[in-house]
Amino acid sequence: MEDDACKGSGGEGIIGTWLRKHRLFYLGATRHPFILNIRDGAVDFPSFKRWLGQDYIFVRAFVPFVAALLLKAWRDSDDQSDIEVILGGMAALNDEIAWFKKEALKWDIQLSSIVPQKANQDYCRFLESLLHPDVEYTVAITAFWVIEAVYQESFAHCLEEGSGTPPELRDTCERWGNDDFGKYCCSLRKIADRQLEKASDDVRVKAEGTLLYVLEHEVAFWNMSHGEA
Ligand SMILES: Cc1ncc(CN)c(N)n1
Repeated sequence: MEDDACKGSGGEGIIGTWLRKHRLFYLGATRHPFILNIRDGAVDFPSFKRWLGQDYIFVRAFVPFVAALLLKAWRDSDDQSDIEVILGGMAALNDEIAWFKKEALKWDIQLSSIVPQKANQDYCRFLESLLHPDVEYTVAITAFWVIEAVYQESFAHCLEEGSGTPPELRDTCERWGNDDFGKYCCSLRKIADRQLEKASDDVRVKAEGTLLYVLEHEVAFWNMSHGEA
């Protein structure tokens, strides 16, 4: 991509090639109307609250995925530092859960009464399918990177100069759009690229397919905000 945030952290890599090849899909997830509306100050607050409640459920389901990824890294990675990067991601999820609880109070949302919508259930089921020990570390780390990167790129867009993000939503945008989260996403991408370089063609094809599935699920997830389940 022209404005590749991870440039300088080592070549275009396989992921860079895929991002160019699937640019429109990637933009569909990172420049979704929900995000553009936040950035333009045009978001309606019921949509935002719908997204917030559904994302809390998603993040809870994301924890076992990351736990399984840790096991895969421990089993299959030849670089010990992968574990530390993924553990950092787990710690960020712990903070995220606490943050959702705080935000729910602020927006008067009863988290215990949120019913997961179909797109959320489908996405969580997809995550669950990646827990299986037969799913390769390379495929799972590629999924992890893109799941995190979509939020990072989306919310960072709402913080760029000239954006009209409402002050009440800046905290949300900063949660995922901040520079440290950006650096963490670049570390994940580097790991995924390293794994992909040495993977068989078969595993690479699976990882590319997984990346596209994640993008589809992310778009469906944003769509829930305007009531399309
Ligand atoms: C749907 C979704 N995708 C990604 C993230 C970032 N952890 C999230 N909270 N929710």
